Amino acid sequence: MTTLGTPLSPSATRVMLLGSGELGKEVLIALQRLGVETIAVDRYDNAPGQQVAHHARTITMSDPAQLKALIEAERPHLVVPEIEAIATPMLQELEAAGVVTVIPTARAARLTMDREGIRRLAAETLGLPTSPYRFCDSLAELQAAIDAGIGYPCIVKPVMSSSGKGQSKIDGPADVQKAWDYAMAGGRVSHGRIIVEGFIDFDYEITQLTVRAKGADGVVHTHFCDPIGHVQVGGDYVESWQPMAMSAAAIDQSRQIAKTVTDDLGGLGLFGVELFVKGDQVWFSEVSPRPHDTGLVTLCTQHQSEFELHARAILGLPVDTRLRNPGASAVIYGGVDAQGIVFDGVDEALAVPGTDLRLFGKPESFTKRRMGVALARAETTDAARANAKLAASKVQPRRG
Ligand SMILES: Nc1ncnc2c1ncn2[C@@H]1O[C@H](COP(=O)(O)OP(=O)(O)OP(=O)(O)O)[C@@H](O)[C@H]1O
Ligand SMILES: NCC(=O)N[C@@H]1O[C@H](COP(=O)([O-])[O-])[C@@H](O)[C@H]1O
Ligand SMILES: [Mg+2]
Repeated sequence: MTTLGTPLSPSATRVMLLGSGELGKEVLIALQRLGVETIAVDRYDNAPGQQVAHHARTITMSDPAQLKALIEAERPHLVVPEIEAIATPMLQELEAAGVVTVIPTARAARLTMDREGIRRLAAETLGLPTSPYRFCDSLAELQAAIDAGIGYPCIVKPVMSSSGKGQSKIDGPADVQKAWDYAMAGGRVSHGRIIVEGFIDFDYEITQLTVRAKGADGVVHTHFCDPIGHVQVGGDYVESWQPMAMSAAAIDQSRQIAKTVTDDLGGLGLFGVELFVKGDQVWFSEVSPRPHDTGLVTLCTQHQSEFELHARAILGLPVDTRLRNPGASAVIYGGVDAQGIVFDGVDEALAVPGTDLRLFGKPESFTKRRMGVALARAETTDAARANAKLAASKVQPRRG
């Protein structure tokens, strides 16, 4: 039986989010609705989730000493990683010492913190189909890996990065140096290691949201959401829709891969399993042991969004992953480098039928920083995609 307390009282159920961006903000709202006491942690003040949580803390989450001190001071019941760049070995230590429960597990947070842990687990231990890959620590190693079989075209990514930061495609020998330099500049934590992957010429790519949640029987069951199709530009998602039309064989294969990897990672919560599809063939790309950016679309398509599903699952509550209606999301970038920006055209955006908006409230805008998202529900995903893009285009960020 799950018992929830009263926030800001000795009975409170206390949950700490490590990372409080746009995804964490929605998880925090879902937790608040269940009367959970929330602590939002990020690397800078006034992060989106810090604006809705009971408590806000700003630390360097990749610093083990700072992380340990904060967790020991706050003593949350659950610690919920929301980004990759966290001192996860410290989370493992604290979990092993019985100080906290990490969602889904400290091991899962550590394995998915960098591309090497999760790729080696998926491809080498679990035998899942992936792109060919090599890890390299220098430009010379990168060139050697390409020459020894990865070939052209290929993709280079820092082992520690997300949302496409530091990622680029190499089409021929002339691009190798540029890709190496770009990766060195783009990693989240300074680190000289990269992965080079053979380019998969997929028909489309999906996110298979997968939830590990307790049923009424107290046993953990795996639930699947309808597949989410998406478009990425420069390794960052710009558009997503649900459901993605797929062959029965491709759906089956996707769910088998998702089940295999999430069974191994274990724990409770929602996972975003990223897959490439060509015909009936499916490749595993990576997995987030937490809500996924492309899953923002579920705010307008499912009875319970991916954020509500995560909140429920981690608290040991039952979930319902059913789709309610087709829908789409389209990203709104900052377009300018400035603090305290304003958004024109919100009224025009919301006049597009069936639309909704999330403006994340990030205190500082960068040209390519995701500042908001437009959501649209419609009869078909094609109609929803058109309306989401239209609504997003009406929102015009500018200097305040
Ligand atoms: N081997 C590959 N072949 C073809 N396309 C690829 C390959 N690897 C990555 N991509 C493209 O780049 C996108 C981003 O890659 P990936 O998910 O590894 O980066 P990321 O920085 O972890 O992104 P995020 O944090 O947003 O999930 C993929 O969704 C896909 O569109
Ligand atoms: N693909 C991962 C992803 O979308 N993560 C989301 O972006 C935030 C960081 O945004 P920022 O870089 O603008 O601070 C993270 O906190 C998370 O919500
Ligand atoms: Mg990805």
